[in-house]
Amino acid sequence: MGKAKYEALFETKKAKGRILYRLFATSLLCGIILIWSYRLYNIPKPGENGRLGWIGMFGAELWFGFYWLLTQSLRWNRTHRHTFRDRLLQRYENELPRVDVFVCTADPAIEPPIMVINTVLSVMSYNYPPQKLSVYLSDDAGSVITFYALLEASRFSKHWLPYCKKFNVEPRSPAAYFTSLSMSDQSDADFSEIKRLYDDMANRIEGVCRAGVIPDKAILEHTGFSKWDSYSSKGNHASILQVLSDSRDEETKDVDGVILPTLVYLAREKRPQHFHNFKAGAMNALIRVSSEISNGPIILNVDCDMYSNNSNSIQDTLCFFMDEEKSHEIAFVQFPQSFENTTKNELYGSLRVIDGVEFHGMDGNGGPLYTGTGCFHRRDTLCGREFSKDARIDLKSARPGKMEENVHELEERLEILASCTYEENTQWGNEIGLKYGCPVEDVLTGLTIQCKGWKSVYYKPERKGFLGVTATTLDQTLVQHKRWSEGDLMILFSKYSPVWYGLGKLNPGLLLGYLTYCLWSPNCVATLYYSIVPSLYLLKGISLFPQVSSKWFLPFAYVIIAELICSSAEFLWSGGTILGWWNELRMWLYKRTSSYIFAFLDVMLKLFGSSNSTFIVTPKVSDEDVLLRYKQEKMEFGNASPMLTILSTLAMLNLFCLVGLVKELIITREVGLKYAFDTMALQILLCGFLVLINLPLYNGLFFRQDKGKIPSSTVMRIGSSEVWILIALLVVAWSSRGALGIRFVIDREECFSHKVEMGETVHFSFVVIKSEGSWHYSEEGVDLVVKGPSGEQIHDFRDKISEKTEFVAHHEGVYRFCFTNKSPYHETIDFDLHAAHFVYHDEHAKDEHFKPLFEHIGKLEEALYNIQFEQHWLEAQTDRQAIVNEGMSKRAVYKALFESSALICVSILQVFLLKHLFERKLGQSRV
Ligand SMILES: O=c1ccn([C@@H]2O[C@H](COP(=O)(O)OP(=O)(O)O[C@H]3O[C@H](CO)[C@@H](O)[C@H](O)[C@H]3O)[C@@H](O)[C@H]2O)c(=O)[nH]1
Ligand SMILES: [Mn+2]
Repeated sequence: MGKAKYEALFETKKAKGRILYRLFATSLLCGIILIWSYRLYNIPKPGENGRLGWIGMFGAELWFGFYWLLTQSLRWNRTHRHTFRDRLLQRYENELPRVDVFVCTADPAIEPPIMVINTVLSVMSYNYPPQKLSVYLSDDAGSVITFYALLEASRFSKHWLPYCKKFNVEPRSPAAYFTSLSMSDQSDADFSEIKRLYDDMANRIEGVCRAGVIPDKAILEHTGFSKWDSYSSKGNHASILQVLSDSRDEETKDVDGVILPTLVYLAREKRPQHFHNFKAGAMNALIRVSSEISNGPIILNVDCDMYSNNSNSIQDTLCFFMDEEKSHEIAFVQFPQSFENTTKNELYGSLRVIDGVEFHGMDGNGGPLYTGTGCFHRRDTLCGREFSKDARIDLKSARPGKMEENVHELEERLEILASCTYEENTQWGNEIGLKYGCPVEDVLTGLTIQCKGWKSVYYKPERKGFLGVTATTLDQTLVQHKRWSEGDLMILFSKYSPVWYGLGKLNPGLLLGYLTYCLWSPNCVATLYYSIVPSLYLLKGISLFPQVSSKWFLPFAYVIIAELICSSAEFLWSGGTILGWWNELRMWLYKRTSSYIFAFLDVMLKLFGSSNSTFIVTPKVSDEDVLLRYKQEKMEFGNASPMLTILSTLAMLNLFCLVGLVKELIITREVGLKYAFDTMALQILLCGFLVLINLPLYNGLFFRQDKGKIPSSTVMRIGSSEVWILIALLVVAWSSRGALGIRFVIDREECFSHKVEMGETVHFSFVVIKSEGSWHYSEEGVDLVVKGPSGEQIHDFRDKISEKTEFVAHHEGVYRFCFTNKSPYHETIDFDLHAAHFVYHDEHAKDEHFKPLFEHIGKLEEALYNIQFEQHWLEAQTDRQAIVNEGMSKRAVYKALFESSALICVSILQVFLLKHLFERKLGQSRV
């Protein structure tokens, strides 16, 4: 064998179509550069409309372009791996290394023990010599019920493992196996027997979970339960170590007389005064304890919900670790994170593109991240070993021999390794083991391993290696992504930042790849900007994109269409559906405008020394009705949360803007339809896209009645106070184009007509801004006569420089406003008129609860219009003052300034008063 032609244990192939992709990416880059140039060369001059907005757009597009460039590092160099198991077995069948499997669990309430032991059983039954396999369960809750379940599992394994071997079962998680079968598969006697054993066990475990106590009979059968005598709570208990079966023992055999793998339960010590470092702390305790029991040179780490779906994964992995020529540089082999409970169109997004595209790209540059589960490590590299050319894996590392001590003595001795104080004054969590201080301990640990010169491997076999449980509500997904994006950004600012620590140590492409993930959360700024500002400018009628007829339109159109096609192709290519891609887009937006904002802010706060990150464990169970809605792909908004408030507010803002635009286009016909599309097509599309993608959210806000809708407290929060005032104020203030009033020059006489409905309140005002020839200044005013539809006189003002008043129209019809100028000069007059009757119809809301809300919003809108009217009048006055004061004393200028600030104060005060008024009223009307 040795002298014969060397046959590699694995091969690495470059992905197909790379040249084509690179050409495409280059063309996209040209488009992006053109967009940047367009922005740069067309910045509005100071004083021109939309200058600030434009500069912001430029900033956002610079960011998006830069970020897009980073993501190219994940696509440029994709590779795929393939293993040759038969060669491995041929050469090494009798020299296979020991493998230790670490399973982590943290909370029996949201990670049910029955799920945990299914994972444990699946990894115990790998297609691998059992005397070389050890399984360790770390229980961060120290739950006696989880221990009980594990005990049951160790008994069941005596039947399950031979059954798996005999029938070559796949997958080897019993629960998953049973549900994967159809009725016709379930006939033979062996099957009925194993199924009965499993069901009995499951019933016992579920019974104990429900009751919350262990039956006396079980306690009598196993001395291990006595270790819970001193247990006081999840966060306060001594180390509990139990070796349930030890493959060194001749007695631990299955029903066919074959040795069973080693099975160990560990609950490390927890004390309130000692920080436990979440999963990283648990893993490090396992590394130490296992080193004294089995000391396998290979460690597989899985989360408790990730069962093994492929019994050959260990053999596959060993192909990477045992190849004679290429293995010496490989530190870990990462499998993709796939999920068992996904629905067809993945409402809450997926890791599809990361798994199907990006990690292959990382692999081409030196290897993927360590993502915490489904990952095989070399024990020595996980413990901090530096890279050296001859660092081949030591397959013959000695297994700690069976000492003279009995199992109780062994447990007692090793429990010290899992105590709170063991790590004090050591390099654990720093130079040794998984790194502490980061919510994504996995990514950080993988990064530092790669910085030491090691490579990693991404292996995505045909049959998935592991299947886990993904979040089933919007809230859970957002919380999880907050943790991930926060952790990734923390890495960027940490001592181990890919930028300053990784520079020179990592392959540049890999460094950029890490940056892509580290910079997830800062994306929130540009995305927020893009989902607010263009919509607001749309209402204001200011275009922020090139006209359709302009040549600059082309790069925009190209980049948008090409990106959409590319992202959908990648998604479909990775096995998704078109609707799934649309859902992914929505989640892309939601993550960036909620999880990432909070993550970003938290990291910023942390940089300045406050705030602490926690690890919120993702629940793996849900109520029946939640599960049903999940399967129907109905968005589950769940509990009220600040993230949900932000998402709803943004959705409402865009709806407001779109409705405002439609109103203007169709009802008031102020701007022509064609003109609007010519000048603002992209802005309209963007706003329309945002509304379209938010449809499930509007549905949850207004129409849905089930428990998964947006909770009424969030609706109220959005409806009642700050947020609405903010939206309304923004929208009204923005949509005003100062065009409410008219400025005209009057020679002798000038009349205006306005059609008014009965009962409407007509506000009007005028200011004589200036007389012809600025050197001339007269105190002479103008006359204004207001007449009703039948000629009756309503107001008669004589010699006024300015006036502001209102009346209620008692008749429907045309009202006339006639100005007369008696002075010999032309005068410029600012005239403002505004008639309104605010009624809020039921059509706005089907729900009775919303009626009062909309009435208040109506009143608020009216009030805001009045403020605006007032503002206009004051502005006109200020203009007049400014002109009057030209060349006169500066005092008057100050007065104008003073007036302006007074105006602002008055506006704020009004808003404040209104808000309080409504809050009280809403308080009364709330049901
Ligand atoms: O104090 C803790 C907290 C969590 N866990 C375990 O860590 C795993 C991951 O927790 P989960 O809530 O499922 O987080 P996910 O976001 O799904 O996990 C991904 O992201 C984590 C980092 O944020 C990694 O640790 C995980 O391995 C990776 O699968 C679970 O098995 C938990 O039981 C502990 O053991 N102790
Ligand atoms: Mn998980």
